[in-house]
Amino acid sequence: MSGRAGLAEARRVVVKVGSSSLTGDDGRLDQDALRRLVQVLAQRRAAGGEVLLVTSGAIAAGLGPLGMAARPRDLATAQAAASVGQGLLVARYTEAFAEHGLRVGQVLLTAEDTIRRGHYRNAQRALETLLDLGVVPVVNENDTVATDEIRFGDNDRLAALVSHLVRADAMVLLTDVDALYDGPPSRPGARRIAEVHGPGDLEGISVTARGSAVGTGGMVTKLASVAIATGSGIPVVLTSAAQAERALAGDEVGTWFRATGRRRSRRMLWLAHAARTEGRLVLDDGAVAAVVERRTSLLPAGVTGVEGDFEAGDPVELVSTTGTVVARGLVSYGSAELPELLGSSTHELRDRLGVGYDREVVHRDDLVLVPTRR
Ligand SMILES: Nc1ncnc2c1ncn2[C@@H]1O[C@H](COP(=O)(O)OP(=O)(O)O)[C@@H](O)[C@H]1O
Ligand SMILES: N[C@@H](CCC(=O)OP(=O)(O)O)C(=O)O
Repeated sequence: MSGRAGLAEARRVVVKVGSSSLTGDDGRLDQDALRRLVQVLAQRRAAGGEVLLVTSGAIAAGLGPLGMAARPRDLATAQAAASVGQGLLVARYTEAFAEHGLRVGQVLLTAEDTIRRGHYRNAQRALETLLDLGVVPVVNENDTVATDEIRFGDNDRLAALVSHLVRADAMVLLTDVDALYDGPPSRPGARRIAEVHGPGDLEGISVTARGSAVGTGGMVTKLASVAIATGSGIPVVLTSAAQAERALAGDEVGTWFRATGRRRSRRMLWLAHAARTEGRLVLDDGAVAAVVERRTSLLPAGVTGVEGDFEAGDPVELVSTTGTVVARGLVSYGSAELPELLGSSTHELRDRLGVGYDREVVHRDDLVLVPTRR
């Protein structure tokens, strides 16, 4: 899709709505807000478009029935609230979509379900089948089984992974602010950013991870989500739920993020955004330059330190001596055998340890760069 006007005709759109857009001042689910959103999505369906909804709000929906005044801070109680609230949330969507003659199908996913081999095909098939049957998939993170390590906690990045999984033509992120601003919108003089052409346009923009009282991750997780989607060829509109209709029509509302990359392989996407890496390799400055600027493989000579406990094939972070993460990669050696290889050239290693020890620590095909925001 070249420009935002194309959104009006986009065949398949993933719409993500945050807790902040679905709750009232008391932090509880706002049924009218939910129905207004459903009306917009139903219109889209009536016009022939496919819609997948990624919705937060399970925790918020669980607060009332459990007599809780605010979002719980500890994971177990938040999971319990989500468990109680998810059923209610989907019941509300079922009712609201039924008013427009539409059915919904609940899909609970962890991030890993969308990218890990053996999992993602199931998720893909289930979502495609729902769409074929004319059902609106209503997706949320599977809060009760998502453990701390693999859990996103916000739905922003999950929405981007779902967009990739179903090859969406565009993603719409709906929140409680009408756009990305050049600083926190509460700051006087903060200006709306209408369009972002690539990561360079985000330099100097100040975003906070503090969300609203009910949301998680603030603008930080939204920009991470935008990076996943745009970097794999999917443009994004970020705006408020109140502007959903205009956003879907391709009007000049919110912030339009152009697609910057082409569709990536699932493996590379997993590597770039895997919720968990098993360790870290510390690179000297020469190795950072080789990997980042010349896009070469990482050789043992450029590694100065090994942290963590990992096996050959595991995802690890590549960090500079100052601790900045510059890339992620699948490592070819386990953490037990790496230390004795460090600092040596591949020739020396072959002479000393034999053929097979002259390979890269991380092959360039198994590397993804992590953009560093300066
Ligand atoms: N530069 C920025 N531009 C816009 N909003 C920002 C920015 N920095 C932080 N925010 C905050 O991000 C919040 C949205 O995040 P969050 O509460 O997690 O939403 P949701 O529940 O929709 O996922 C907004 O309320 C806003 O205050
Ligand atoms: N899965 C959780 C999402 C938590 C959350 O706050 O997400 P978001 O509002 O998108 O930042 C829920 O449904 O409550």
